[in-house]
Amino acid sequence: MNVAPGLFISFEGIDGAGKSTHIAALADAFKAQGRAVTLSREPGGTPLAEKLRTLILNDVMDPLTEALLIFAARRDHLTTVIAPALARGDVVLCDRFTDATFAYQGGGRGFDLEVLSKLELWAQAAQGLGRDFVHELGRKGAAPAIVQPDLTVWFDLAPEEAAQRLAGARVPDKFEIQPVEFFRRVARGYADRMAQDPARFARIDAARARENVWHAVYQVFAEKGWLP
Ligand SMILES: Nc1ncnc2c1ncn2[C@@H]1O[C@H](COP(=O)(O)OP(=O)(O)O)[C@@H](O)[C@H]1O
Ligand SMILES: Cc1cn([C@H]2C[C@H](O)[C@@H](COP(=O)(O)OP(=O)(O)O)O2)c(=O)[nH]c1=O
Repeated sequence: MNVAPGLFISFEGIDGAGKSTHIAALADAFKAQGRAVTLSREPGGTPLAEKLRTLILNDVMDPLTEALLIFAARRDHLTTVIAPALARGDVVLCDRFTDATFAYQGGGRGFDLEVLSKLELWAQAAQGLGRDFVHELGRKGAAPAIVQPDLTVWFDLAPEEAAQRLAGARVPDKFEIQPVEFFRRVARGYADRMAQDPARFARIDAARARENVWHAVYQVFAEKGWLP
């Protein structure tokens, strides 16, 4: 049995909020503590899910098709990467997870939240993820029916500021070309998700200089006793 239980941490926020900047630094901080780290992202994280990512980020499709592909990618990611990593006791740092679906497809696109909740129950069912994994989940308390991150770090930034940061930084995908109003709805989607499960979330004010944001992020992990 592993000494420390696996940790599943997701990072969320509108495009350009500054997530990617801090995920690699957190990985280094955990490795410095002797923890094995699995870095991943959604949509993606497996060969199949990365193929689906290319479709999701580039092809025009109806909202249900988009949601189904996102959850299909998520199930593959969960079964082949996340659950085995957590069963080994790894720290899994994932650039986006299901809150992004509620924020972008639910908030941004206005897709039916009840349908998303049903897909979440199916795609994230702990059943079928293996005995080692269910045992590992059980070490943290009663094993839940569905897999959710232990912590979700939400980088909260005004859409206008995120757009300014992204201007010229990279070639925009299907979501990044959306107008500011879309990202206002995405941000409201994140706020609604946090309101439903506040204990899982840490909201970071991302409108500050990079080193101040890093300090705030690190503080969250230190307060949980996960980093010194
Ligand atoms: N605190 C900050 N202040 C100003 N610019 C930032 C800050 N954090 C990140 N950036 C820059 O903003 C852009 C988007 O950051 P990135 O980490 O890629 O965001 P995300 O992964 O959330 O889309 C990058 O060009 C990055 O260098
Ligand atoms: C995980 C997920 C991402 N997305 C969108 C948000 C982002 O615009 C895009 C890819 O996210 P991301 O990897 O953060 O983009 P980048 O590599 O450009 O930093 O996919 C959804 O719409 N729904 C989802 O469930």
